[in-house]
Amino acid sequence: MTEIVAVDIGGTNARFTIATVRDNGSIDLGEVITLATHAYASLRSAWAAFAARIGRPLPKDGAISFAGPVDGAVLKLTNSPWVLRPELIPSVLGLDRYELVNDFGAVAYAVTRLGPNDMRHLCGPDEPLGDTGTISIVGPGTGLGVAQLHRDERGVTVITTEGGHIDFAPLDRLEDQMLERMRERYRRVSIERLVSGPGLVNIYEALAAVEGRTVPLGVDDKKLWQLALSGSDVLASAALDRFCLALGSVAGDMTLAHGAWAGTVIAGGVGARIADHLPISGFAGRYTAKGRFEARMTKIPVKLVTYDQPGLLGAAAAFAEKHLR
Ligand SMILES: Nc1ncnc2c1ncn2[C@@H]1O[C@H](COP(=O)(O)OP(=O)(O)OP(=O)(O)O)[C@@H](O)[C@H]1O
Repeated sequence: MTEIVAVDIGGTNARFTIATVRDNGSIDLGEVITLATHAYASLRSAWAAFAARIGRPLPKDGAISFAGPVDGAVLKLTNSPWVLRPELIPSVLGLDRYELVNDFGAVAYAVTRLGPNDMRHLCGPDEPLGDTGTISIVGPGTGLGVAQLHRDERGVTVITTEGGHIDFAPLDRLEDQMLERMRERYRRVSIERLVSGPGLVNIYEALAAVEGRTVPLGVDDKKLWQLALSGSDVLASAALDRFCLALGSVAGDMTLAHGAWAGTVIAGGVGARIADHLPISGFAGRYTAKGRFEARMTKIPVKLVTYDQPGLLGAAAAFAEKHLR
């Protein structure tokens, strides 16, 4: 049995726990303690605050999920003054071994550990994800995360990508019109301009413009999500329907590009929020509408992550994969 300090560092919160990797390889997470990043000067002081809450010496193994690229000498957290220098992590945090992964990469690692109760079936055959081969993970949150998970006899490989920045491809007349409107604001309209938390606002404003309606510009995205999910505003509901269509299209595109015949997984904070809406939306129709590949697309299981701490579980899974295999 190995204990690991696992932390999931986002722009707003850092979530800490002690993860236990059992001898059979399974991972349990302990109590999750959430600290506001802005309340601490650095990861080191948040780490110390977590240690004080735990009340015993922390394990010497660490798994860190970080909301930003993890391939430089100095890592800067978006929307926070925290800076990480991977070289100094062992001495500063008192660790013998550690693993550092990008936050969406952690979600991909988490997929290797999630059971049927941690995911909801969306479309395709109602069977588990393939345990070998390639899986696409697509997660709308503050942006649009895209990762590729590959498993074979050599183990697990996770490739994080910048798939959220590919071009938005309209598929019907209304999307043509939405693209035209969005192009007035953005030189190039990437798929993340629609399929992300803030993307709902862009869709809403574009639909309003198409209908010739005046809506206040720059409406708060969280409020708009509430309106859309409650169904209390016609245009916000229409924007949510369009969001689900665009998510279906891009999830299918990523699956084709990755050759992800073992499955497609929808994750991200927004994914979880639309868990009840996605199955009754046009998502599945758009996911499979890939011309000559339509029949093949219907054979791929598509799931939605409902597990609440994929970042922590995934960080611990990445550590286990690297150090405990
Ligand atoms: N009630 C809500 N609270 C916060 N965000 C919401 C809410 N409803 C919808 N959203 C949308 O979800 C987006 C945040 O997504 P998510 O929860 O995945 O965050 P994230 O990308 O994981 O970032 P972080 O964990 O660093 O906060 C926001 O940009 C917002 O548009």
